[in-house]
Amino acid sequence: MSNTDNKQTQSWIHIPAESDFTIHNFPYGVCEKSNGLIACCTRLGDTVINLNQLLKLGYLKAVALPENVFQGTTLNEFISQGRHKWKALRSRLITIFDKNNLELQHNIQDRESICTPITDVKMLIPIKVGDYTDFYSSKEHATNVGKMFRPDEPPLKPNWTHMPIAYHGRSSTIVTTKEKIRRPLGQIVNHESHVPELAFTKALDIELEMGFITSDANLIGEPVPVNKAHEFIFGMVLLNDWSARDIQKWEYVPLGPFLGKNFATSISPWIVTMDALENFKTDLPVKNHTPLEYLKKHNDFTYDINLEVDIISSGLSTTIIKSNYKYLYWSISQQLAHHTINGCKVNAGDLMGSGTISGSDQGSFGSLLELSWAGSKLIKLDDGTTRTYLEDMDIVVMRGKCERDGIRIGFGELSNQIISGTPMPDSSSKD
Ligand SMILES: O=C(O)/C=C/C(=O)CC(=O)CC(=O)O
Ligand SMILES: [Ca+2]
Ligand SMILES: [Mg+2]
Repeated sequence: MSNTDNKQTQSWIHIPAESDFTIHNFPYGVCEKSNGLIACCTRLGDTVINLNQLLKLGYLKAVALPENVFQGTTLNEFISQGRHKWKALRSRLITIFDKNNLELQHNIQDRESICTPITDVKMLIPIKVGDYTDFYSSKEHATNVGKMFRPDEPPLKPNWTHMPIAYHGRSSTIVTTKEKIRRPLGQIVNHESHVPELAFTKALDIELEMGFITSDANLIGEPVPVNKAHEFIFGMVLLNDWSARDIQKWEYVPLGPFLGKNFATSISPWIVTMDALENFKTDLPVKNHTPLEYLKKHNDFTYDINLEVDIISSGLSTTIIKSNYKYLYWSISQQLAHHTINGCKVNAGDLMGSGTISGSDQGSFGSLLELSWAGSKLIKLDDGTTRTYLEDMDIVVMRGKCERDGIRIGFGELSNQIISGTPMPDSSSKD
């Protein structure tokens, strides 16, 4: 057995060889069982572990959590407990599920009430998102979009290298894996008449992103210092910021994205903690110039997370993007410090999107807008068809994985299918 195998199989729970959910991971989620019961949970291999049940049966005494912390249908209450408790629970989970630990391993009755196969549950959205902000932190993406949307101007605006730019998104339309994405209606400028009309988007796009989830970080009026920001970040998810490019292009001037983006945003159901990601820290790209003092973090870092996007069409899957989280210019600490520098309050369960993650080569561009260069190039799929933008029935699958020194963790899948739009509203209806 190789060193790698050893590191991946330290639990008494069976972990399949290629699983994202190794003993180094312990992500958090919320699942629904076939009997309708909803539970906060973690996962090892293909086994879902009910955290409320673990707590109730006395396995988490050493963590000293409030008894109702996992009784709700979201993880917000646990996230509010703060970093100290997150670390304590993680280390307790690693102990309970270690192959040399017999406490739960030998208690068949408790095991049955705590462990459920992943195939017997449906994953739900793991947090109640209070506020959702989406950054714009890939220099390559911002440059590409600038070239296409504003061809007569310098592609990167002068503010971009001085601060992490963002827009405020909409939390009401955040969905998770397996939920369908309906093609939105909106105002779109007709190519021939050059006047706007109400139509279904013909330029339905994805944005490959990751998101981080915060705890209660500050009070109104109190900035979070860049060197402390990391303490308030609970974990990360895969994020797809669905975008209707024809609606966006017409509406975004001068206030930024609105209805072209707030019809749906997907996040993966498992939140991978910052503690699990600790093994995969890496350097940030070199900055164009030194940022202002409030954005200067001592020994700042990012994470090496390999990302992939597939389109499944007629049952055949084609990988269209291979990218990496480490390409982003601004770190999560800089994003949170900038977000709060004016005293803006951040709460437990807030979601911060990274912005579309594009690298420098074509295969790493994080949107179809870039891959098809605004619809001028065809993207070939393995079923023999081509795309510029998404078609109804297409399934988009995002994955994220980290691997280093024989340690591996991953985010699982974020998979959503496109369905046709609802019929147009009937303007002749009187009531
Ligand atoms: O450059 C623009 O006008 C807009 C770019 C975006 O699509 C905004 C956005 O969602 C930010 C991002 O994902 O990087
Ligand atoms: Ca976005
Ligand atoms: Mg969105």
